[in-house]
Amino acid sequence: MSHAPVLDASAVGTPATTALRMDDVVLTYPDGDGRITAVDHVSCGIDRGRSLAVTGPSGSGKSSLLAVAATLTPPESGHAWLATRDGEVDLAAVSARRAAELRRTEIGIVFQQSNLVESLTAREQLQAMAWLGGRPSRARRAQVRERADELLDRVGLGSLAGRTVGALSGGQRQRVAIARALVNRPSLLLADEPTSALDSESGAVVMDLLVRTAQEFDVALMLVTHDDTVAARCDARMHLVDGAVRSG
Ligand SMILES: Nc1ncnc2c1ncn2[C@@H]1O[C@H](COP(=O)(O)OP(=O)(O)OP(=O)(O)O)[C@@H](O)[C@H]1O
Repeated sequence: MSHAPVLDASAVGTPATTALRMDDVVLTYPDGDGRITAVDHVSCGIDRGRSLAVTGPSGSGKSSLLAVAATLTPPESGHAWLATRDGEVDLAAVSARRAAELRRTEIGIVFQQSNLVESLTAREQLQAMAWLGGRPSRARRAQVRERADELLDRVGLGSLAGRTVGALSGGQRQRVAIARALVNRPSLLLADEPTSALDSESGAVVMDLLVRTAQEFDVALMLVTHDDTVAARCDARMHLVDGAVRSG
């Protein structure tokens, strides 16, 4: 089976284009009287427009690493640098409030389940995400609607923008979730097993879309997956075992 190259920390991109850079990240959780190491001295980087697959067996630390990148959990030691509109930010040192702001403005996240609001239309899901920072002006609302329709068009759902989520298939929902993740023009797109709830055909469509979208929108993609075929579609691959990087 062909594999994308295992990521070599020395192969990280230049500072000008690197969206996310992790240096020696460690994350542990309480475990009885001791602690369990979920992420064990991991270093990696992803350039804008490129994709990194994070693979490994169950419990190897993939979701924990993604949680650090998503600003949901600060690393216990090490650093995770995110390139933002205001320069590089160390995710190990941001406040909870700044982390929430980064998740809204700089990071798009696609989960296993699409986590959409059933009663909203596809377009409204995107508009709601764009309005999270406060109700925008009338001119801004028009721009948001245009951006929402453009994105839905790009993910192949242009004709379904006005349909409620309850009437969309699983694959269509994940495509809405990808469009929603991009609406605020993030530099980093994170996806945790985004095709695990889909049949193989819909999953392949969603995967192609994710990798292609990262290139077209110049967004760095970190993708957690169990699936070797999915990982092989990414530009690089990092395999975790017991929280540490191992050759694939
Ligand atoms: N909130 C938590 N509290 C304590 N231990 C946790 C917590 N979350 C994860 N762990 C442990 O950390 C380790 C890494 O878990 P993680 O969910 O990151 O692995 P994973 O590779 O994403 O697994 P899977 O493929 O099954 O989703 C596991 O041993 C897990 O049991």
